[in-house]
Amino acid sequence: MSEIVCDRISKIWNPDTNEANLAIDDISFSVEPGEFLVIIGPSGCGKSTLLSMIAGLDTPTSGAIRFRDDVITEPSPHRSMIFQQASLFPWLSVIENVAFGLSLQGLGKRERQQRAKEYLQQVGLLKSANRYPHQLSGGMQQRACIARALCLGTDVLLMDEPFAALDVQTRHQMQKFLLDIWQGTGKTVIFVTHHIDEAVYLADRVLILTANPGRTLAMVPVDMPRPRDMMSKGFDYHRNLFIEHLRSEVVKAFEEQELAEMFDTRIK
Ligand SMILES: Nc1ncnc2c1ncn2[C@@H]1O[C@H](COP(=O)(O)OP(=O)(O)OP(=O)(O)O)[C@@H](O)[C@H]1O
Repeated sequence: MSEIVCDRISKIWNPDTNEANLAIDDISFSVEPGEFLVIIGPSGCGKSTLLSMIAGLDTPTSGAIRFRDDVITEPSPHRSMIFQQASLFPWLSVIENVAFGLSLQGLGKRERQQRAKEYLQQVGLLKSANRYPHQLSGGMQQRACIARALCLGTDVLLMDEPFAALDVQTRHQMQKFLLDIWQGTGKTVIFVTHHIDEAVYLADRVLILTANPGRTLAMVPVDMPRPRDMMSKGFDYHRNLFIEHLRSEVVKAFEEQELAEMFDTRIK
């Protein structure tokens, strides 16, 4: 059984208004348990919209998204979102942040602390357990968010440009760290990025979306052994393939906008 199935989903923001905006147009794909799917596409093509619908934070206007055969209608600890800016409570320590969701699951304090410590150990933050978020680097904050998601027993990590705000060195460390966590836990990951190299480095498959509205342009398997680096056989091939796809989309979107503006000016 697939972990996630998107079945002919479309999303119109602000329907029935003159602000109506078709963000996602008739997209279908599935993600297998333990798969690492990366989504790329031009700015504004609907990547975050798609991810937030898989999280259950928004609903499609038509079509359905299923998690293990159940239609997604609301958020669930099974699917955790991780954003570009780490979303930790600033007034709670790292361990309290990681353990926070467990109190909602009815676990006692001792068990919460124990569980949180296990996951802090896994992400290399045990020594920082009693620090506050502002005392951590950006990479450490993202690791705390990942620990919090894993601690809740999440099955699907939904990551929306999680490393975009990090410097190049930290970003690379975090990519390696994420692959270790992914390989060690067998979680399913859906990861949005603008960085082509990051997509080639991380993905089992890459879903490429068209410019607004987002449609499936291509679903490309990255059949390269791991661990990968930029010298790996096939790295340049995939990078060039993705760049070519994106370049033609960006040019098309730009030309369409110019045409629309020309048309607008003529009828004014
Ligand atoms: N909450 C919202 N209400 C109304 N429109 C929205 C909302 N969120 C996104 N949109 C619109 O949906 C379209 C897709 O936006 P989205 O943020 O999903 O794209 P994206 O591919 O993630 O962009 P980027 O790569 O720049 O982050 C855009 O036209 C955006 O203005």
